[in-house]
Amino acid sequence: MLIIGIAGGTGSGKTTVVNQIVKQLPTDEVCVISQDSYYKETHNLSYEERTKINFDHPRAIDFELLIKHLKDLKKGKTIKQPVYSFVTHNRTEDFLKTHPRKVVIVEGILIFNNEELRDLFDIKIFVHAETDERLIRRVRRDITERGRDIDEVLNRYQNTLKPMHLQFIEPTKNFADIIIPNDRYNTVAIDVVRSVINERL
Ligand SMILES: Nc1ncnc2c1ncn2[C@@H]1O[C@H](COP(=O)(O)OP(=O)(O)O)[C@@H](O)[C@H]1O
Ligand SMILES: Nc1ccn([C@@H]2O[C@H](COP(=O)(O)O)[C@@H](O)[C@H]2O)c(=O)n1
Repeated sequence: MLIIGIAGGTGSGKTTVVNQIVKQLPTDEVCVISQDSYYKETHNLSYEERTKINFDHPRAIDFELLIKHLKDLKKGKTIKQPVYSFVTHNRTEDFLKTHPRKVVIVEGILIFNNEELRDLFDIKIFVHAETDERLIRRVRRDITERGRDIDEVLNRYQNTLKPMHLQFIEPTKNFADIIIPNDRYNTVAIDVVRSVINERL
């Protein structure tokens, strides 16, 4: 099994890069785990309280469960990946049955921040896009796909996203084996990653 970690700031294009890599592999050879699925369960909080959570701080993530699931996949076990809702800011009751595959891709903003998780990756990729580009993409995406309005996105950006990015995400670029510049669609980088995967398999 080859475990690939794909990190990078919000809006850098991690999901897009993952989809491009997945597209080039047979469906029964790859599975994807998203760090977003592992936001801590907060059923004890009201919706109002949940909107105030700092989702860009490592303590918001249930790394324990994420690491356990990755180790289970390594042992050949199928896992029940939680399904998260960006609308309710909470895990749903649903699960996504995720089977062990030859290639396991884990993507998320903070996945290189946790040492135990980081050590499980065979290949570490960091997707980079300029700050303004990421903010523009985030505004567009959160309004169209995540039920937010412009004030919510910009307030969150100023209050938590930007400082957390500088403190916990950008420094983890140093752990990367490959950095993908993604201000534009970078097909050459995807080809390089595909060759590395084929070589390592
Ligand atoms: N290279 C790119 N050029 C323009 N838009 C992009 C590019 N990569 C991603 N996007 C768009 O930016 C938004 C955020 O991308 P996404 O892959 O969801 O980022 P992340 O998973 O890192 O938050 C999406 O709407 C996506 O279509
Ligand atoms: N309820 C939530 C949970 C997380 N976020 C934001 O999602 C970002 C991480 O996801 P990407 O797909 O963009 O990598 C992170 O920056 C959180 O602020 C949210 O808005 N609401």
